[in-house]
Amino acid sequence: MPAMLTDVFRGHPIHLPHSHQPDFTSLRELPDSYKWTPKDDLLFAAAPSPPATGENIPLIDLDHPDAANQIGHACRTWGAFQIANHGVPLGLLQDLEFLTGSLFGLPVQRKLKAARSETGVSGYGVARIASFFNKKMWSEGFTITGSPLNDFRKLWPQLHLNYCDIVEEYEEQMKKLASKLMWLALKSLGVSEEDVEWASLNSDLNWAQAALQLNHYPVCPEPDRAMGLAAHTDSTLLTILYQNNTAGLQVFSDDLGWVTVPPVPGSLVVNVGDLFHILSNGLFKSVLHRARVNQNRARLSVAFLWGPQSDIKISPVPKLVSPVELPLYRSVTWTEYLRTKATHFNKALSMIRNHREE
Ligand SMILES: C=C1C[C@]23C[C@H]1CC[C@H]2[C@@]12CCC[C@@](C)(C(=O)O1)[C@H]2[C@@H]3C(=O)O
Ligand SMILES: O=C(O)CCC(=O)C(=O)O
Ligand SMILES: [Fe+2]
Repeated sequence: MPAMLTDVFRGHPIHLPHSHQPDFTSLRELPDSYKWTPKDDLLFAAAPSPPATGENIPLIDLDHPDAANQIGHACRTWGAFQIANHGVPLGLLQDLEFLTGSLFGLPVQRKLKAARSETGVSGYGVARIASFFNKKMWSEGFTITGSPLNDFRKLWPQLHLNYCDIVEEYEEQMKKLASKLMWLALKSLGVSEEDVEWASLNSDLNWAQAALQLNHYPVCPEPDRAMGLAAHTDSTLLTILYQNNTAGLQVFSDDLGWVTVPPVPGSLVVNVGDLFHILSNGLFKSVLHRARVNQNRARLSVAFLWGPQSDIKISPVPKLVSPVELPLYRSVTWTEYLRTKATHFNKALSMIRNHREE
């Protein structure tokens, strides 16, 4: 049995100086500890100049005959795209949004009954990356990996089984969708199943594992100075994000700066994570993204963070490596990578990079 995601931070506890959430709804002014400046995050104010060119990540119809090439192109340029006709039932997305709203709507005391422990992955708390920043983020999160049963029972003594069913059904759908997307992207590079045997499409998909990250960004008195979720890349192969009908997600483009991804009802946002960047020998871009907040509407999002089981070594596909050069990265398992990220955050990728011998 390979180590599971549940155990990944066992030897890497985080001590968040302020892990207890304030009651956001009672704050009429933004406390100083929530006021971000470019000093707190180098790219905080990186806005496009001139602003608003209208360029954005593509919306790709998965039923389109050219979907594979469109996905490949989006992975190489933006590292993100939205998808329509993804096959996930609308009713399930609505149930998931209802669950998320209901969870964060619980009294703080109840949510804290399912608080994430310092060495754990699952449960209620601030995002793990919070420990790398001096300022607090205007959000609360709930992470699920493995069965949510124990945590959900604490949150909803009566209704937990219904909510478990929604999570299980959603994860089932996401698992299939994620592997389909990965293969569409790889095929656009001429990579076939013999080249990446561990990810064979014919398997039961049990070579993969995942976490669900539920996020809540309450309305904020001073949104321009606050940060919902600070800029980061995901450690995943792929992440599939559901956002409610409220803007806030931004992706970083070297040319344009921060670009807001508009919510498109019924669609899902997909982004390339660090492991897919490694697997593609740097061809696919692990996109820097963040979440901003606003003054009028609470925002909800659910990220499906998807990667391989912990006994699988990820390394650049040999076909994508030039015969006269080293692969761009050494091989790593997801567990090793998550631990590197837990210590070195945005330096993690460069730490596993192969450097050419002079
Ligand atoms: C499987 C994962 C992936 C994690 C760690 C672990 C569980 C929670 C994920 C997130 C979710 C929020 C952003 C992020 C950056 C964070 O702080 O926690 C993610 C992180 C990663 O992608 O590195
Ligand atoms: O809320 C969002 O739009 C982004 C969430 C995210 O990046 C994450 O959970 O990893
Ligand atoms: Fe993310």
